[in-house]
Amino acid sequence: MEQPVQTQMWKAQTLEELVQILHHLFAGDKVNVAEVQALMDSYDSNPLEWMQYAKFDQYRYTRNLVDQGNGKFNLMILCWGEGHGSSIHDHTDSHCFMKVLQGNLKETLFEWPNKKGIGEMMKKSERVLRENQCAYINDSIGLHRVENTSHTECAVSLHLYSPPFETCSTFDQRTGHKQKVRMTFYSQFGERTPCWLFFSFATSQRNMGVGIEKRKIKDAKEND
Ligand SMILES: N[C@@H](CS(=O)O)C(=O)O
Ligand SMILES: [Fe+2]
Repeated sequence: MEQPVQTQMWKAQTLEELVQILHHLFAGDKVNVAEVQALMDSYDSNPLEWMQYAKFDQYRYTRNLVDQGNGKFNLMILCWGEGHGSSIHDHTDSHCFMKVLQGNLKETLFEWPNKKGIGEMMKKSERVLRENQCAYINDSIGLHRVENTSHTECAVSLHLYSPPFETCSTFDQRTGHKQKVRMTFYSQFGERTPCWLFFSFATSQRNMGVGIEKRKIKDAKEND
């Protein structure tokens, strides 16, 4: 008979402690989604602990690697300037936890497009995630787009993906057309990704996080 899943309540006092407990929770083969979400929720954002990773770009949101989780997960800090947003995208069959560290982020959920990928994509719901809130999504829940709709405040979020992935699909809101994109890091462990590596990624394929994909919301609405 299957054992009921034990969910322990953790409290992470610092970002370092959060990383340590995450290593413990991801040591085995199974992921207890509720437990990880509660742990990420429990961390009270302290900018002094994460600002070394928070590197912004003028034009698009950035992805900054914090920890590689022994190959089990990637933990990263995303920096969203005013009006920055992501395209509608999937999460490559991984778990995705997303905690707001600063500011507010609007998350819009979409249905998967129909098989032929034609026609306007169906919006399922939208919500605003506020500081310290932690959300969860995976491909069976649907697709999403994340936006910092503020014109005056930037936003910062902490994302955990398990297993880690390097490519995902983005979707055109108007047609449902799907495109595979590579995801890269603007910085790793607090250091800017070397320019030559960064540009070779950015020019080789369409790119999420440090590339072409991020547009101001105004452009996204016009072009999607
Ligand atoms: N999943 C996106 C960020 S978000 O828009 O959820 C990424 O990893 O770049
Ligand atoms: Fe996402």
